[in-house]
Amino acid sequence: MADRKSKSTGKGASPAAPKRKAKAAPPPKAEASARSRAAVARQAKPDLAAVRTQIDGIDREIQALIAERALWAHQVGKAKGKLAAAIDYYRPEREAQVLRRVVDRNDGPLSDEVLVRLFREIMSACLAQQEPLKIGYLGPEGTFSQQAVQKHFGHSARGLPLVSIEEVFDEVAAGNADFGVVPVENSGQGTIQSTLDMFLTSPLKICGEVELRVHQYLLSRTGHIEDIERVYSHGMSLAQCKNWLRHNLPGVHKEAVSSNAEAVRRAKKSDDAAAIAGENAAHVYGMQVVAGPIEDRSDNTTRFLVIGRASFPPSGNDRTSLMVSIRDQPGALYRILEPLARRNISMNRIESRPAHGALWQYAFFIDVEGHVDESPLKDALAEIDDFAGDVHVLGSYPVAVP
Ligand SMILES: O=C(O)C(=O)C[C@]1(C(=O)O)C=C[C@@H](O)C=C1
Repeated sequence: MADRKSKSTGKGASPAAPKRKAKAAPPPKAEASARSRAAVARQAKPDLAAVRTQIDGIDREIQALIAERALWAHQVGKAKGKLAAAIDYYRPEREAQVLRRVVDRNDGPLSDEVLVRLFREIMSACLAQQEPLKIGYLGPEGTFSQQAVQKHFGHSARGLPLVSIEEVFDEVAAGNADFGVVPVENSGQGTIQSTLDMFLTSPLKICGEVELRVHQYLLSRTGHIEDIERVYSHGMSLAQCKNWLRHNLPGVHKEAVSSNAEAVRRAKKSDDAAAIAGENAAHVYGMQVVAGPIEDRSDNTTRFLVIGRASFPPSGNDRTSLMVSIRDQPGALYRILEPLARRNISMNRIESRPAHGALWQYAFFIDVEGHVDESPLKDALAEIDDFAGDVHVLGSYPVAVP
């Protein structure tokens, strides 16, 4: 395996290119790659030292390419002109496109999810060359919200743990955080009403969504299930593990607290208490895993929204969240939905919440496919606007990549 450093010729790069100039690598030939994979698979008992030499060579190439990519990403920064801060360089639509291509190219053996995670980390590190993004989330450390931040923005972003969903909105609106990540719904438990209600008055935009597979673990100081007399967790997590708790800890006292991390903090104080939280919290707080995963549904997933102060262009596969307040007249909701249906625009979700300041009036939260700057959604919205009341676009954003 050749060392890429010796391959870099510097020819053909623009004057503004990085010092160690990149020669565009030829796209890997699918056939050759399939042949070499087959050759690897045929080796019944490969020689360990020889295999490690192969891996060392590949690592050298990967490292050189990552460094080269980082230099080019820095060039992108310069191409965008002199900007004030990291947030000005962040491009969620471009990141989504890069990740979708990673998924399209993937033919194993690693899963899409694993490859996307690796590429997100690379982009996160590339962006942090300017300055790390600061992301507010519902803390403390060790919550699923923190995991959602890391999944979406990578580990080079700086997490800012905050005490409530309201505070996440406030800190982003005040400019103390670049973006915020807030939970909005769980596959089994439904909507997190407090998040939706914030949009009734907040000027912030939805800039992205994150889907996080949520695995719950029972954690305690001793690690022995027979010691447990009390279980703490966030109400949502207790609900997600209801059947497991009924079968495995019947008669044990369950108590809902403000977050899973708070539950772990309490459980850490005595041997007869336990907490339900993510496995990550066991490492953060030095607890033993008693059992897990213990969620009742194996597809237990929480969807988070990324909130920010700006809107971004289309990525090619986008979703738009709308907040609509209808006039009090017959068929008003139908007249909002009809222009969407007529244009074959899929509606992913509709939810009503009591509107602020008006008794028995409701705001409808509607998620549809498409971006507000593109037809057919743009045309449908123009038509709805004409008669239905207030249509407020909460944001158009890339559909979550796994
Ligand atoms: O393409 C860009 O606009 C970049 O800034 C580069 C890059 C990347 O590493 O690919 C980095 C950060 C942006 O959020 C999007 C992509």
